[in-house]
Amino acid sequence: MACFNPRSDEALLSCAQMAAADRAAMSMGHFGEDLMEAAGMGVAQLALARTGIRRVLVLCGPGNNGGDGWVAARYLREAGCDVHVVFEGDVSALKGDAFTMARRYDGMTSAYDPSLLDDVDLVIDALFGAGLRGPLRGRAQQMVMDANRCNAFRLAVDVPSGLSGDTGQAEEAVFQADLTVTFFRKKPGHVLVPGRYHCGRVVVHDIGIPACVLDHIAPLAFENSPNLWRSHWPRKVPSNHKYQHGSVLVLGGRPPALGASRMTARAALRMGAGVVTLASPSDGYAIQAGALDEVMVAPYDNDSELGALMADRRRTVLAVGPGAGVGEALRRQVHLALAQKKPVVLDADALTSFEGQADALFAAIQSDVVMTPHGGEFQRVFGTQETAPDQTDGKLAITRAAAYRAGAILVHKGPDTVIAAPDGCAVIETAAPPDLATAGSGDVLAGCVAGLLAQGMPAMAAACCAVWSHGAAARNSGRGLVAGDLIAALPVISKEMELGLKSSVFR
Ligand SMILES: NC(=O)C1=CN([C@@H]2O[C@H](COP(=O)(O)OP(=O)(O)OC[C@H]3O[C@@H](n4cnc5c(N)ncnc54)[C@H](O)[C@@H]3O)[C@@H](O)[C@H]2O)[C@@H](O)CC1
Ligand SMILES: [K+]
Repeated sequence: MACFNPRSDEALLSCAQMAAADRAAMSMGHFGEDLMEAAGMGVAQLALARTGIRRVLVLCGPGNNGGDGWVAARYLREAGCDVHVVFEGDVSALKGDAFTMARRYDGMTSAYDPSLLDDVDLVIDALFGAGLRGPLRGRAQQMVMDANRCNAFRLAVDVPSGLSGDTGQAEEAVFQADLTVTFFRKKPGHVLVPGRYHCGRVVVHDIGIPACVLDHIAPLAFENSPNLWRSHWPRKVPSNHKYQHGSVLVLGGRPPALGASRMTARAALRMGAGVVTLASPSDGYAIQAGALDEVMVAPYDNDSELGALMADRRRTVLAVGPGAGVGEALRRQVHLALAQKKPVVLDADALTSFEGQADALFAAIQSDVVMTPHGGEFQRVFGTQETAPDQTDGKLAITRAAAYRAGAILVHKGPDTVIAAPDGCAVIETAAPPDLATAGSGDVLAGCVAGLLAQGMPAMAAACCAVWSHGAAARNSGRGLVAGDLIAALPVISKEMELGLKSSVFR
């Protein structure tokens, strides 16, 4: 599947891509000065949308981020605010549009003094944005740390100073924004952790760059939303029989984790698969069969019998890992599953079992495979090799590198789940609540992916849809949520999404 629509609102642009969008807009006749004017005006408008903003301190840096700050300062002053700009250095040394904008501002300006923060209602951070390299030092660091301690509302222009727009990684001192106003499209740093926690609310302000510039930039990162994969949502044809709605085989777990595979199986059914079978070792059959109604349970005694269950042509998707027990036996069973050349979901123990021997796993992949590791499992599979991705590149880059290396879709779970395909296409989930960090939650997610694959959804779309549905199911509940609640909520989420698709709620 090609990556998602480059023009979509959900596209995330790296700092370099944003600069390319800027250049492309200028080559189409837009003036850089106009873009900066629109950016600074947007910042001022969003600041003025708050009540009680009278005294404003604008911290301006040496580049174009500072340029936006000078524009915002001018508009806020014109709107009647008491504005003071802090600028370290000589204004005449500024370059290009930032110089022009600084000249157009004729209010109070001075170097930094901590007393300037006394009694201000709003602090605007226009120190550094997309052009930041490395940590804040000296005065900039002091300003940010002092601003973080004051009681004023904190607004960051484009990216909070101290934060990488590309990776979401924070330096020691980072402006702690209540509101971040960015332009045209968000950046990965706004949605990845910890960046997201420093941005407060993020508003994307339109500064007049036409969306068509994205056709050439071809963004490969997106914020998860039904808008991305709605066209792949499986429709149920009234005349279909249950096998045409997809059939999943889940490898049954072993004591003491029998329940994990049951949850995977039930989630696959609740996500819409027509038939789900749990392949259970014979010694656990009675327990599994007694605990499941709609899921069929098929016993097996050895790999050959399990292989026959997996090979059954009616079963189109295999899910392996939850509660399955780390070790050589599971490694064999994973190879058995991959040899079927059917779509396979690998989770939990199926991944951990390949710690230190991941290349053997990757070499066996011949079909669509979706791996769903949490951070620890990811580290075990991808972090112990010489080719381990560099953690300082951030979660987006390391997950992409892992997907490329594995030749599989990677669902790297966490508060900022990153879903990446081998071709570099990546999606970041931003709306999953912390209540999802509960026992069995991952088993449910694996089942959701399998259920959607079984209904014919392309693997990347299925992974994104599963992650979104899983998060939406959790948002229906709250503290005390247990994994079974997620399973129960899935049909309602699907219904709401179908209604949303019809009424274009998600457009
Ligand atoms: N489409 C665009 O690209 C637009 C960009 N705009 C603004 O332009 C910004 C990007 O401007 P720039 O590329 O000039 O970058 P910045 O203004 O973010 O920073 C660049 C300046 O900071 C210095 N610097 C970088 N890291 C430093 C550090 N750790 N310590 C001290 N100094 C450091 C650099 O030497 C350079 O002088 C965006 O964040 C946005 O606010 C807007 O004007 C609207 C349009
Ligand atoms: K900033």
